[in-house]
Amino acid sequence: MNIVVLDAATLAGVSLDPLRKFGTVTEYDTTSAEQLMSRIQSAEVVVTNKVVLNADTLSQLPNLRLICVAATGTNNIDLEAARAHNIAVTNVAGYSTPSVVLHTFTLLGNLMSNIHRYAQDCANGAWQRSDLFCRLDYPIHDLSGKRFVIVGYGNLGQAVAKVASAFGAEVVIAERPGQETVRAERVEFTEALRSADIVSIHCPLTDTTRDLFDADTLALLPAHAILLNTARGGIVNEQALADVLASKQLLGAGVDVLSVEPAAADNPLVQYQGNNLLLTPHTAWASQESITRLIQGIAENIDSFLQGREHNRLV
Ligand SMILES: NC(=O)C1=CN([C@@H]2O[C@H](COP(=O)(O)OP(=O)(O)OC[C@H]3O[C@@H](n4cnc5c(N)ncnc54)[C@H](O)[C@@H]3O)[C@@H](O)[C@H]2O)C=CC1
Ligand SMILES: O=C(O)C(=O)CO
Repeated sequence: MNIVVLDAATLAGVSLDPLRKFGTVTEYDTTSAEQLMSRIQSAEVVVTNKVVLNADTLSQLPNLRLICVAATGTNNIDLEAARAHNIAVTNVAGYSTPSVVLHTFTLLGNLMSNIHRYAQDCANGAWQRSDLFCRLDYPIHDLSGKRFVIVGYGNLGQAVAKVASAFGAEVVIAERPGQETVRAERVEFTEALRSADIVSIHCPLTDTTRDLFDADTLALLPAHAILLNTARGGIVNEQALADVLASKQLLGAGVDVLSVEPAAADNPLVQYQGNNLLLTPHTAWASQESITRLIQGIAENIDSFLQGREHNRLV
């Protein structure tokens, strides 16, 4: 089989050997929109982490049998177009759970204890000049006893909820927005947000979740709340978030994902200067262990596809 890997550089040098038993593997570190068609014209399997495969592209690939998304989120693939052209699509569910959970609580812990600001003060000499044994310039908060709202209660939402509970937080699972019937053990979306101390987003980016956290939704959050988005850019409106952070209508935000990646220089969250925002460059997933599991997962997906099994199949 002819297997083409479009953005191998995202796999950070971990060997693609597990894929080689299925055929010839052609690796490209990165692939631009202009380079895409010529590279996948004769591919039977395409492996992509974030290169976009849209309806127009998928309509021109008669040889393509399988798209292996080298990620959990699949918003870069037009799944309907893939279905229409009889192209199977797989993702890898759960490969990055330990890494995303650690990243989520690292963002939160920094924001709640102002670690980034205290560390800066050690580096710039403020502690050395201090009269006290410690410095207490910035407030520090406990996670224990806080209301921790999860939006998107799948693999990652459930894993984050477990750790939040272990910290002594009260976990609240938000019902999907706009749902008239609220399922057992869930709280209506706007009610959950109004009483939140922390909101952590773990749903996919879809037409329904795009701009889910716009100015109106963000206005529901109490001013002492912290918002975490390790899911996808586009779920939180970036200008609206920058505005509530600047006006102190929100205590803080931890953001790992933006609507356009790599970040655009004029992105409102890149431009934002306040220290109540922690922005990371889409690294929540990227532990070495996750990447090893990811490549193994892709190999299992190809194997399952060839055996006619539906493992990790979205289409
Ligand atoms: N920043 C990073 O490095 C990473 C980000 N992700 C993102 O995290 C997302 C979630 O991953 P998993 O938990 O593994 O996926 P999952 O499919 O197990 O869980 C997603 C959950 O969101 C729920 N959901 C869907 N639409 C919703 C809506 N409108 N409102 C509320 N909930 C909704 C689903 O019912 C499901 O329970 C992925 O789609 C991906 O975009 C995943 C891995 C790494
Ligand atoms: O797995 C995912 O969905 C990621 O965003 C990492 O590429």
